[in-house]
Amino acid sequence: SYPIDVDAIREDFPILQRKIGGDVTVPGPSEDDDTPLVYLDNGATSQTPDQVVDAIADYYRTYNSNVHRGIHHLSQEASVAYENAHDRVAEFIGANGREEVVFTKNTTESENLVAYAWGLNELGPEDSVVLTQMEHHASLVTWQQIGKKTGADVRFIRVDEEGRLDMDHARELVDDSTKMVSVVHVSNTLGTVNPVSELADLAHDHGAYIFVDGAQSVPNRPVDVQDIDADFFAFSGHKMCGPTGIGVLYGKEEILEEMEPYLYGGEMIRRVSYDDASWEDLPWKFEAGTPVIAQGIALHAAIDYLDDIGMEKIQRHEEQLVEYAYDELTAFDDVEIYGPPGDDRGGLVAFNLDGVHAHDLSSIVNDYGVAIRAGDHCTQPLHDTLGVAASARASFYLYNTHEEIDVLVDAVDEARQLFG
Ligand SMILES: Cc1ncc(COP(=O)(O)O)c(CN[C@@H](CS)C(=O)O)c1O
Repeated sequence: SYPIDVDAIREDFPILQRKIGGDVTVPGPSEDDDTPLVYLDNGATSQTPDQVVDAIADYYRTYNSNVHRGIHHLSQEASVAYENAHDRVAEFIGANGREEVVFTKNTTESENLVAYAWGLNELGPEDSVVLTQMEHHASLVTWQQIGKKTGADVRFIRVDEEGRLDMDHARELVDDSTKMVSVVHVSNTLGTVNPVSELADLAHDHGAYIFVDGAQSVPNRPVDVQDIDADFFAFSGHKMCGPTGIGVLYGKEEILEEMEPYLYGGEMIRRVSYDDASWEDLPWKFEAGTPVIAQGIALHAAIDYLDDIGMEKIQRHEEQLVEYAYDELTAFDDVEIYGPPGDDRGGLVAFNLDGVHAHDLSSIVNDYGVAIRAGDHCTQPLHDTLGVAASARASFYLYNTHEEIDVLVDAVDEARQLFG
């Protein structure tokens, strides 16, 4: 039995009733779709419940307006809703308030905002930035390129054979030259849940900031940024039942206060002359131009939806599924799963089937209606470290079931027979 009512939840996601297999050049259901969809690619993006779709439609239908500019009625309604969305996000992640919550386009932009608005101004050749070998390109490439521009040394904490961080190596790499530690909370490839509080303490012991990439944690488990003591924390709305086009950068108020803006323009200014300009209060200083209004309102609805079910229960549900998937897939000795054991990881498994390239495997399971990801999952250096060109990945969420994992396992077996 599940800790959540999966059947009732699935009713909120009409897309989960879809059949696939027809003409992909025509979006949406077509009469020659004949295979029930099994959606197991939630690490890439989650599906969107009616409650969130309705919130977007309601906004555009009844109070669409630009924010913080007009004083007319609609603009005030939209502005209040947009500002309340910041308050709701702050409450959800344990931030002090809207001043610590910047809306961006996605996790990637949140990483770039800090790398450019802080990193470019504060880092130099005598400094270091410490990442991990399992970082997503959103942080890895960003800090790598900032290192090239500033001369800062970019270091990578080793991953051990079980896909866990080598904390002895972390303590070796983080030293008094370190100004930033940037670490993924839950790896989108290994499923490893990193000891981010311990890494925050290590960073702070050396006077460094810590940036936690929460793209695969905030959607799937309770997160409290003050418990972690993160200086920066980022995640995306589209992985947590929200729309694409919105990400969140959490930052401690005193740090954001000191930081220069990243993008200039309207909204983010207080006073402009031909010679200079002054900036708006937080978080608006970092939200230049017309912001992600509909997306912010929809993210508010997504958080209400998830909170109503309960993040602890969602985490427990995913833990049940991932342990089952791990056990069922590794029942065969020709399947290798990367990362820690099934009872100690986030809700995803990246794996390979001997003799079958991940792309071929994902294509075959797709014939059975199963949507999984294949490739490097934006962690190419990690795949190089693992010694594999690519992997297949199944990632679970609150609406998935054991029966769907059985369809995946059977489809993998079809591939085994085909290529065996
Ligand atoms: C750990 C981690 N960090 C950052 C990102 C980037 O999120 P964006 O919303 O695309 O900016 C992602 C998104 N990972 C997707 C797309 S590569 C996956 O299939 O795993 C992530 O998993």
